[in-house]
Amino acid sequence: MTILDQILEKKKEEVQTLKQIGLDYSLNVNQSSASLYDHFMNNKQLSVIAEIKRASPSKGDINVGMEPSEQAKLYELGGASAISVLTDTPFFKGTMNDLASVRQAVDLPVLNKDFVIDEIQIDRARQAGTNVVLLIAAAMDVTRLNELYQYAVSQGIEVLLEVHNESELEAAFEVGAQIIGINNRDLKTFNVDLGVTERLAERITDPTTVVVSESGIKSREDAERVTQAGVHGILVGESLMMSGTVVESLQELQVERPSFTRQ
Ligand SMILES: O=P(O)(O)OC[C@@H](O)[C@@H](O)c1c[nH]c2ccccc12
Repeated sequence: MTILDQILEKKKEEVQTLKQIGLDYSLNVNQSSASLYDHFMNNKQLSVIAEIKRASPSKGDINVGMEPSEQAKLYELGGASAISVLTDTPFFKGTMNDLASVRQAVDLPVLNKDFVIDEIQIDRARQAGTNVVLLIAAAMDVTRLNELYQYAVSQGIEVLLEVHNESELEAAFEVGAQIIGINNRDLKTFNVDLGVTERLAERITDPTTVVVSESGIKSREDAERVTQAGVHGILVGESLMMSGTVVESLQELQVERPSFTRQ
């Protein structure tokens, strides 16, 4: 069993429990109305989604004790365009409370980073103040992907649709994803290769699609490399969580984009 399979197995149990508990997630919350899509499309610089990531299955503990609201304020100060919060507990040591406290601390769009396989997770995320959810093409077939995508949009939530290879990218096209994340990390092997962004970004020719390069970006050189591939933004976790100078590290990543729109 790959690590992704193990995570998804656990996620099914979590969803069962959520349904059994039967909380009402229909209440409206104070959400930021900022659109990630609009901001990324119009930003002259590379947009950075800075991630709150306490631990991961590939790295173990990264920064378990940090205070998410404090980290989020540093991210905002450093010019982050959005904040991603990992809320999976068994494998990443995050919680939905982490997301709620980030929501309270900053005005930026908040992305819920989790393994979404059911509508109830979108309802719960929305109530905690999420603006954007992650949907992972590798986690389900295209029919289910489309259902969850449409459901999120119907709830006023934007979707970052994550792909790692050509067939997953085809699925993203089929769904009509407006924001595509190219994960440089293979969730089955943990292998990281920025070449994945170069290979797949080339195939995204629609100038109205926002493209984000995810994982393994640690330096200004890395940011420049994926910017050359034509992406609008990057998603960075580990290197910011481990940095002693978060604001400066974040500023370094915001390189100029070669042209304002993707060619
Ligand atoms: O810590 P990194 O290498 O900067 O990566 C951040 C982010 O891309 C990564 O956490 C991630 C990308 N896709 C995911 C899916 C699930 C969990 C985590 C992820």
